[in-house]
Amino acid sequence: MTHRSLTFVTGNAKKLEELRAILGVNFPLEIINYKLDLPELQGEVDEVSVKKCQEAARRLRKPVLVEDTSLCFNALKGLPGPYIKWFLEKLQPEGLHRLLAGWEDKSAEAVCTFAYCAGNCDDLDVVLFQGITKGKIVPPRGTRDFGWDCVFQPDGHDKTYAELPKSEKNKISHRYKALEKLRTYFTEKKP
Ligand SMILES: O=c1nc[nH]c2c1ncn2[C@H]1C[C@H](O)[C@@H](COP(=O)(O)OP(=O)(O)OP(=O)(O)O)O1
Ligand SMILES: [Mg+2]
Repeated sequence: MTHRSLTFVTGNAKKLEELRAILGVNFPLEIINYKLDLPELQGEVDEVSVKKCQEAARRLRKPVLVEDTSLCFNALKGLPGPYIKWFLEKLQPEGLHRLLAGWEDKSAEAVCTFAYCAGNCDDLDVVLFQGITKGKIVPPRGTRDFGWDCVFQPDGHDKTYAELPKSEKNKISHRYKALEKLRTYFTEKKP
């Protein structure tokens, strides 16, 4: 039996940790990590993911998986969206909450988009798997070990992602929802 593998290209160790925890041991493909912070072109969420994936496939020339995470503020018509990394770096979590000071609407969507490319020669077709978790932006609470987790409070919970145990976040998160779609695709797909 051949064991197919899939290379997850990301510069973010926390994403890899969650992917491994969520997919668990029963996922049919072996996940290999390739640590690389790929360039990200501007555009809408899907576009950013597709281009990031094609760039990974061009560089590695084998089946690749990438992931792009957006945090979309409804009051700001979806911004910062795919640019959240730069907003977070400059403003810190406190500043993300302060961005919404002028708006009553604090609602937001965490969007995770996995992009897969089989990486065969010139065929750079990309398949997307997206998961969305709705919530609101609150003043920071909880651990600071992963991005904007401390300012995102998912709907139906009184804790931020950062206050929830990892195992709880991984049952409701944007990343979990996207990975369930990915799991279905690779589990049902014919060899
Ligand atoms: O579940 C999450 N909870 C909190 N923060 C998160 C989460 N997932 C991504 N993040 C942060 C990382 C980065 O500041 C931005 C997304 O940017 P994004 O380009 O997708 O991530 P990245 O550059 O760190 O890794 P990669 O090499 O896969 O592009 O949001
Ligand atoms: Mg990135």
